[in-house]
Amino acid sequence: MKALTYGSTLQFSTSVGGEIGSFNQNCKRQQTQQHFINLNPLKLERHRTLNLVTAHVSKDSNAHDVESGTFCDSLDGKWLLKAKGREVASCLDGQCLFLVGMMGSGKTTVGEILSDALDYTFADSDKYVEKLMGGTSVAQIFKESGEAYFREYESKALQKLSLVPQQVVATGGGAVVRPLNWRFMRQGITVFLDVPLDALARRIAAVGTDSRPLLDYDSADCYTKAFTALSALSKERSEAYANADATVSLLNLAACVGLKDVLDITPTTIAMEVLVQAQKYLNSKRR
Ligand SMILES: Nc1ncnc2c1ncn2[C@@H]1O[C@H](COP(=O)(O)OP(=O)(O)O)[C@@H](O)[C@H]1O
Ligand SMILES: O=C(O)C1=C[C@@H](OP(=O)(O)O)[C@@H](O)[C@H](O)C1
Repeated sequence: MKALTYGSTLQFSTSVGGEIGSFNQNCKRQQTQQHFINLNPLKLERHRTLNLVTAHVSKDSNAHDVESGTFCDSLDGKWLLKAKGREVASCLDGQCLFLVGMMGSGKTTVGEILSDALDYTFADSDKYVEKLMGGTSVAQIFKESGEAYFREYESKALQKLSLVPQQVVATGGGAVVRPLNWRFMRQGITVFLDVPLDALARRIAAVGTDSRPLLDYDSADCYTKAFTALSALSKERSEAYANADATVSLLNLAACVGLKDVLDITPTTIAMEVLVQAQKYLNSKRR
């Protein structure tokens, strides 16, 4: 049997029903290559005791799943995310959580999971713009009216969305460049999903560029074109992304869970890290 020792770095501390449990993930692989998930028995609501002492991982097949963070997608992992969500929601006190980051960084995918964990509603600012425009797609707005026109509507959307409490908002990748948008996003807290360009280009090449007009190419080599365009945009925007209250670096997270490829990190693991970083920020503000 293999076991994974969790000791520090990713700290999922949960406070449920007045009891404190902690889930500590030690990213340092043991020399012995022994893996062991060691979770304190957690007292749950309704006096149910969840004994998360060990997750049995078979020697060959499942060890990779645990290391890759698939653990977070297990039943226990989902429970921990929900518990962490409740804890962070109480610190947020109704404030919205705005996800910022480049196209394809996972704002929508991770945002939906976060809204469930926090018991918040989910809003996608691109979808809101499309609604304001009577159902015209973002790609169509760019084509017919140009980027500047889209940016006006994006600001209107963020303004409206910032007025509604308890929302996770996936912003468009370019929302950070307008100082006005920060005024709206500062009504809540902002988390930057920092994903390496190569990974973004691979994701976008996999799904195509139809819905992303700034990257829309006919070329067969979608990866190279996307990578080039994303590099230029990222240079222009890196300072603006750095304004976010908290950052989730997928490179750091991959190193932490022992993965070579950031694309192997599951959205649930990323969502957990968003909550951890958001809570760190909220705690630092309190001091
Ligand atoms: N952690 C992840 N693992 C696997 N696929 C992902 C992950 N995050 C996002 N994706 C995929 O990448 C693409 C872009 O993600 P999306 O959430 O739409 O990004 P954004 O909203 O930032 O543009 C989608 O096809 C999505 O399914
Ligand atoms: O980076 C950008 O400038 C854009 C990102 C898109 O949103 P996603 O980040 O959700 O793809 C969308 O708002 C529009 O195509 C412009």
